[in-house]
Amino acid sequence: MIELKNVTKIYGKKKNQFTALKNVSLTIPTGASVAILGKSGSGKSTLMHAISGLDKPQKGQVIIDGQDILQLKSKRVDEFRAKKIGFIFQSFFVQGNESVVDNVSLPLEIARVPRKKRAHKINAALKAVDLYDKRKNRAKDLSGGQKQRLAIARAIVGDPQIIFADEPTGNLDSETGAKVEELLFDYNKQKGVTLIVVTHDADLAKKCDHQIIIKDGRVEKSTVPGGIKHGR
Ligand SMILES: Nc1ncnc2c1ncn2[C@@H]1O[C@H](COP(=O)(O)OP(=O)(O)OP(=O)(O)O)[C@@H](O)[C@H]1O
Repeated sequence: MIELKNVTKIYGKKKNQFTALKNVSLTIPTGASVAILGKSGSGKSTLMHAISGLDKPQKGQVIIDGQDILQLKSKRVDEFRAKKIGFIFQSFFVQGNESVVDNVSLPLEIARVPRKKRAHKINAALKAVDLYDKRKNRAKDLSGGQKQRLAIARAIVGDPQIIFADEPTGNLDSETGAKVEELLFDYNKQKGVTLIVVTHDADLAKKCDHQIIIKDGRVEKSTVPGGIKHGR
């Protein structure tokens, strides 16, 4: 389970301060698929960064499997992220000049998986997204949909417990988008991996078990039973 308790994130200093998350408390059940919705600037990315330990809120708790990750030293947070979380972020995108295999290998190197164990995991991830035939290609020579599938392979290669996907179908045509969605939901259901999707796409959001709507740095609505606990 992922639990946020009274999380407040402030950007900037003094006069330029901006509170992007205001006392946010929410719950995400293990193995659920959850859509995070909200207008541009509402705080969705800030929330994802807080949950994944990419950024440190000034206040509150981010409890994952019973551990408050805000209490961990930054090296431990990096390890935790490398082992437990897979990212499909536009900004985290592939190294174009490197091969498909090398791109998928990267998270395993960060998680210090021994070289001998990597090949098997990489091949399995590439087969899962149907990119095994392209494994020697340079990443930049793939089509848009193939790049997105490569991003999924990279996100799942380390057997994460949680997958974050930021607009995973944003730049894809509807047919390719549908395939990418299917891959993500299959993985969520088959492996019991928690899937957290940030999206503006109402249809994609509806396919998730739960929806959490963020407005002006607060949780406006959550369909997780008992999912909003109003902090004082
Ligand atoms: N490094 C920063 N310094 C100052 N303000 C920031 C910083 N990062 C984000 N913000 C502000 O925090 C608010 C929330 O930003 P965030 O990126 O979380 O929104 P979002 O909901 O993900 O938006 P979008 O859908 O456009 O990606 C915005 O008003 C933004 O301007």
